[in-house]
Amino acid sequence: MTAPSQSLASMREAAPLVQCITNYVAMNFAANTLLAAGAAPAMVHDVEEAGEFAAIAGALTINIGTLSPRWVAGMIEASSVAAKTGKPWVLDPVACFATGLRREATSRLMQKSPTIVRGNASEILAIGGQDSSGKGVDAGDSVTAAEAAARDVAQRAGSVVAVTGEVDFVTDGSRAVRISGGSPLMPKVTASGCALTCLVGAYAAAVEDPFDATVGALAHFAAAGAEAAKVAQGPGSFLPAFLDAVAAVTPETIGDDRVQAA
Ligand SMILES: Nc1ncnc2c1ncn2[C@@H]1O[C@H](COP(=O)(O)OP(=O)(O)O)[C@@H](O)[C@H]1O
Ligand SMILES: Cc1ncsc1CCOP(=O)(O)O
Ligand SMILES: [Mg+2]
Repeated sequence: MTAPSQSLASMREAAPLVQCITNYVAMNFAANTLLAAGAAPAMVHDVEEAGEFAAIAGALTINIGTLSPRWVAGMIEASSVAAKTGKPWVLDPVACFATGLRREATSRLMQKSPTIVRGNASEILAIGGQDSSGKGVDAGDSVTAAEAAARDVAQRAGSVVAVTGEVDFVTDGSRAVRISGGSPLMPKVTASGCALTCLVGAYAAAVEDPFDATVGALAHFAAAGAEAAKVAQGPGSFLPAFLDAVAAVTPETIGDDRVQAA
């Protein structure tokens, strides 16, 4: 497998353009995260232009956090173009179990064969058809409880599936790893998962194997979160420290050994 250190070097070298269809809460933080990491974000979601833009972006990310029917149309258009043109695309199924609109959008988007699905444990359990204890956008289940669902979704959809939490889990249905690091302050800052999904897009644009790309992005977040926690006093000071740390991570400090076979 390509080590995170090598994937980080490839991502920085490519400085990929990433089309992010993300939510109102996440837009600013996610764009700043990509800039800090060395990628080029563009938040382009409307149905009138989302498909056209997908044809020029290096990768596409779709997040259903603040949904409306018009946004869903943009998501379907963009993911169709990505699938047709062979561009990697990443789905973040925020609170996909919570309402009919979210369940329907997630089911339609899963039919467009996302290259990668990145969610918290409750979201991945729900996509796997199991009961989950999610509290809106926040996970109520452990990563361990969602590992079997992740393997099942990966096999059925042909996607790489990443379940994040205290220790992350990534599988493509045959390979699987766990990634440690980060900080308990990360879920206390809104949209850290959404920003991570956009970073997964940046790695997927630059690293050929989507499994390795996903592991690289998660290791980058784990390294940055651990560094930021050393200087943060709480969620408020964690946020700017985290952005600085995302920029400061290098192939030497990303920590290839935080990735362990599962
Ligand atoms: N308790 C924790 N300890 C360390 N890192 C965490 C913890 N909870 C979440 N993270 C990290 O925060 C980031 C966002 O993950 P998560 O909170 O699961 O997503 P979401 O915001 O979509 O619910 C990931 O990089 C994950 O590894
Ligand atoms: C609070 C909130 N409400 C709708 S989307 C959103 C952000 C969710 O961010 P994350 O999934 O990274 O916790
Ligand atoms: Mg989320």
